[in-house]
Amino acid sequence: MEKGDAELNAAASKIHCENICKTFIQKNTQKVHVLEGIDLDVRENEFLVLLGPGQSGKSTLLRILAGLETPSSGSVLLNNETPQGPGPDRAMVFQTYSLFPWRTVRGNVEMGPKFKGMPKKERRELADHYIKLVGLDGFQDAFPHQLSGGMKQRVGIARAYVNIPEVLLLDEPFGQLDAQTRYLMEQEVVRIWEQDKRTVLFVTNNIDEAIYVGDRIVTLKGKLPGTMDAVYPVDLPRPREHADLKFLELRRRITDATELTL
Ligand SMILES: Nc1ncnc2c1ncn2[C@@H]1O[C@H](COP(=O)(O)OP(=O)(O)OP(=O)(O)O)[C@@H](O)[C@H]1O
Repeated sequence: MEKGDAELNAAASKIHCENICKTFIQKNTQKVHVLEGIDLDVRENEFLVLLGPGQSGKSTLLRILAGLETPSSGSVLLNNETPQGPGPDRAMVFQTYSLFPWRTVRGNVEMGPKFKGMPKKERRELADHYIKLVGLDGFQDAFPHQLSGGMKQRVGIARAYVNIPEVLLLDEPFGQLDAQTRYLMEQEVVRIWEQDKRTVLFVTNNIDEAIYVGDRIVTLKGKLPGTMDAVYPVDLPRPREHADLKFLELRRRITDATELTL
């Protein structure tokens, strides 16, 4: 394994995962062993990519970090403490957008602050700030069915940001987009993060996407149970160029070391 992060330890990490294993029980009897021995440290405001093939447990790991699942064994620390279930300190963005179709863009984005009891004027200002940050100024009153896939995912990102989470968990957020829009959104997610830095965990099965967005890439091995394979620091200036020689070199190294081809 290529470490590259030996200096990291629990105390210095924003997120620290130690020996996480996860087994689901299906149909009351059948055990599905999904994750095995995951050790992971994420630095504050780092953009970390979890890269792996389908069925390597990536989403399950993200859901454990979100507090939506509990590990069967092992531990997760956030700021050196064990988080108790989901919390506003972590926000998730899903591949399937998960917007409320009967609410406008603004209505979707201001849901979180509304639940927290934030007064209307304040939450509207906050929502509009993040709608603008994600490039949707002017679309505040549009409904999800009036938006393209990329625009819907911009709403998803604004909706996550508006709760001012410390950690953003993005689960294959661009998996449903066409290649052109996906490329544009990769640029956008980096631009947004550079303007308002958070600790990001970004799940993908796409090597180019991983290299384009990540500060570091952690590869997971499938098939189940998913295990950690290697860590690749991405030492390339931003904005990155897909045709850059170093980009291509890293791409080749990851392609050679994994079963991923794209
Ligand atoms: N709640 C659950 N109950 C039972 N089994 C589950 C549950 N969640 C996940 N699994 C099992 O874990 C497997 C791996 O799921 P996961 O979505 O974490 O992998 P993944 O690497 O994100 O895959 P993909 O890229 O295909 O989405 C699933 O195929 C399923 O068998």
